[in-house]
Amino acid sequence: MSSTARIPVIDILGDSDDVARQVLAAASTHGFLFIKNDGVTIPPQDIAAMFDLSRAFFSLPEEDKAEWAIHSTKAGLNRGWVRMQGESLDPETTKQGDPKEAFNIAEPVPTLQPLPPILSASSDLILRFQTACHTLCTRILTLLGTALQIPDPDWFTSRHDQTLNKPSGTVFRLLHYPKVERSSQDRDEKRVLAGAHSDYGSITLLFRQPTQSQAGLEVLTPSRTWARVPINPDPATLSEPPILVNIGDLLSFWTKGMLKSTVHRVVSGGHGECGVTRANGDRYSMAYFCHPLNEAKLEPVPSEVIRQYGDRGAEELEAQRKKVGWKPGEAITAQEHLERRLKSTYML
Ligand SMILES: O=C(O)CCC(=O)C(=O)O
Ligand SMILES: [Fe+2]
Repeated sequence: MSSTARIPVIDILGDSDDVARQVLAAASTHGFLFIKNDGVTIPPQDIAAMFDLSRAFFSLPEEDKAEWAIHSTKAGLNRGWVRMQGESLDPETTKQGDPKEAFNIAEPVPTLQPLPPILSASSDLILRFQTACHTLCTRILTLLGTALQIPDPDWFTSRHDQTLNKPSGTVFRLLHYPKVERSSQDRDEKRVLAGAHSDYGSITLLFRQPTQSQAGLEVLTPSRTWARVPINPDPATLSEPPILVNIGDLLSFWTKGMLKSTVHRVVSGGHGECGVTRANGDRYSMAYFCHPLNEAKLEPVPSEVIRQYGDRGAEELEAQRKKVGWKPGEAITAQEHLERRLKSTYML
C-alpha cells in the first residue's frame, strides 16, 4: 500500500517574503506544492465547467474526434486529439502506450486555435481558464524569483510573457483515462494509466475532479517508493481542493538542479485507495503545462541563492543534462530544450 506524499499547502495571497520562501522550499525539496484555492484565481465553478466540457468532448464518437487528430492540418502541430494509447510517457516500460486519450489546446497566441464545435462553443470559458492558469504560473514564477533573490523581479516572468505574442511550448491539456475493466482476481492490483515521467516545461498546474476516487497520481519519493498525492490533503480546513503545482525539467535544468522535477505517474486500483473507482469508472484530469518563450536562452539564472546552493543539485542537474544531451558551456534555448526532451522521451 502506498504512503501519502507530504506536500505543503501554501496560501499565496499577499506578497510576503515568507510565501516566497515557502514556495522555494517546496519546489527545491518535493518539486510539488499545493496552492490554496482562494476561489478567485481559478474559480472552482470554472474548473467544474471545464471538466463538464472535457467529458462532453471525450464522449463524442471516435470519428468525430479523429477529425481533430494531433498534428493534423485541421488541428495544427502539437494541437488536438491524442487517441487512446497514442503516446507513452514511459516508453521503456509501457510499450503499448498509455491507456488514456488527450486533447491539446495551445496558448491563445495570437488567438485560440481552431477547435471542434463542442469546444469552440465554450471558447470564452477556455480562454478565461487559460488566462487564469497563466496568471497563477506568473505569480509562482515571481515568488520563485523573489526567493532566489534575482535582482530583476521580472527575470522569469518576462521570459514567460504571453503579451509579447511570441511562440512558446505552453499547452493546456484535457485528459481522459477510461475505466479499467477488472476481473475479480486483479481487482486490487495497481494498473499504470500514465507511465512514470517528469514534466518538460517550467511549471505544471494539475486539476483533478474533487472526489478522492479520482486521485490516482503518485510521486516517486527520494527513497524510490511511490507515494500517492491526495486531491484535498486537508478537507477539514480547505473547502476547495488546492491547486497542485509541480516543477518541470526545464526549470530544474535552469536552476542547476536546485528546483526538483519529480517523477510521477497515474495508477488505478491498489486496495481501492486511489485511482479509478470501480463504481463510476472513468478518470478525468486537466494539466496546464507552462513553458518559457521558445526564444528564451537557458543562461545562468542570476541568483545568489543558486550560487550558494553550489553542487547540492549536482545529481539532479546531471540527470537533466543527460535527458537533453547538454554539453558544458553549450547555450540552448527553451525550444531546443523541449525538442531534445521530446526526442529522448519518444525516441523520435
Ligand atoms: O492525470 C494526472 O493526474 C497527471 C497527468 C500527468 O502527469 C501528465 O500528463 O503530465
Ligand atoms: Fe506529468
